[in-house]
Amino acid sequence: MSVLSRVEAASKIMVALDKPDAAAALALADRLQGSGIWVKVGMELFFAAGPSIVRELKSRGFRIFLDLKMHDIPNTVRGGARSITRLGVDLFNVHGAGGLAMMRAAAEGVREAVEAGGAQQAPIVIAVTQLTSTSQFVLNEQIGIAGSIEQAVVRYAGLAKEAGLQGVVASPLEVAAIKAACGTGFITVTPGIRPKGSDAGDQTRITTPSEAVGIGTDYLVIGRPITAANDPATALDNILKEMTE
Ligand SMILES: O=C(O)c1cc(=O)[nH]c(=O)n1[C@@H]1O[C@H](COP(=O)(O)O)[C@@H](O)[C@H]1O
Repeated sequence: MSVLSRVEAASKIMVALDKPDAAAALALADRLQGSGIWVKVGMELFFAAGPSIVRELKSRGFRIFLDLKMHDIPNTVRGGARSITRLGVDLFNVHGAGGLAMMRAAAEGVREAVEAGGAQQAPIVIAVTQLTSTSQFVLNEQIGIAGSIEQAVVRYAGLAKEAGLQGVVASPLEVAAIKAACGTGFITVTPGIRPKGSDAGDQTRITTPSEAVGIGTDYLVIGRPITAANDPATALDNILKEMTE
């Protein structure tokens, strides 16, 4: 495997701006600006700051993953996808657990918004498989799905592909199986990234940044190891160094 350049490594990182308001998120983003990373806007920030946070981050040059994990009946998700597409994000997710019709509706919503002329670009749409906080025990004994985590993830990935979505969210530990089942071009976006020595917190299926790169994931979603650090820019820098070694 060829060694990544710093620019290539940065373009694979999506920093989760899990902050309570726009001011806190923008202060953090400003410390990371110019590095070439993506940012992820999730529920905490979007529910507090609303669509304007997307425009603020876009105007600062960031590519944006809007993580609202839509999971509803197909008609509702189609409408949600239309609205998200008009916001101008680069990538968003829906929940794979909504099934084939729901995921197809998300893809249709994107097409409808683009065809109606209300959007500059079609965002990439991906499906959440099994959350990276979910363990084998939780899958089998609480949720009640039999089989391995990997089997459950690959099943969602296959459905997402069939629905016309471009990729999935999963842990780096399942990337090889996803690529084997859905092709190398099928995008893997992987949270559950923990540099050596950092706290796993609520994540159960984790790897280090360099392990994730070695496995061949496309994007590394990283929150607290950067955002909760005393110096987020240095924390990002250390991760980039690890990824390019
Ligand atoms: O869709 C996601 O982004 C997501 C899916 C998943 O399975 N696990 C997961 O952690 N995430 C998100 O990825 C980020 C991980 O953050 P940290 O655990 O702080 O690195 C959070 O914003 C989560 O909402």
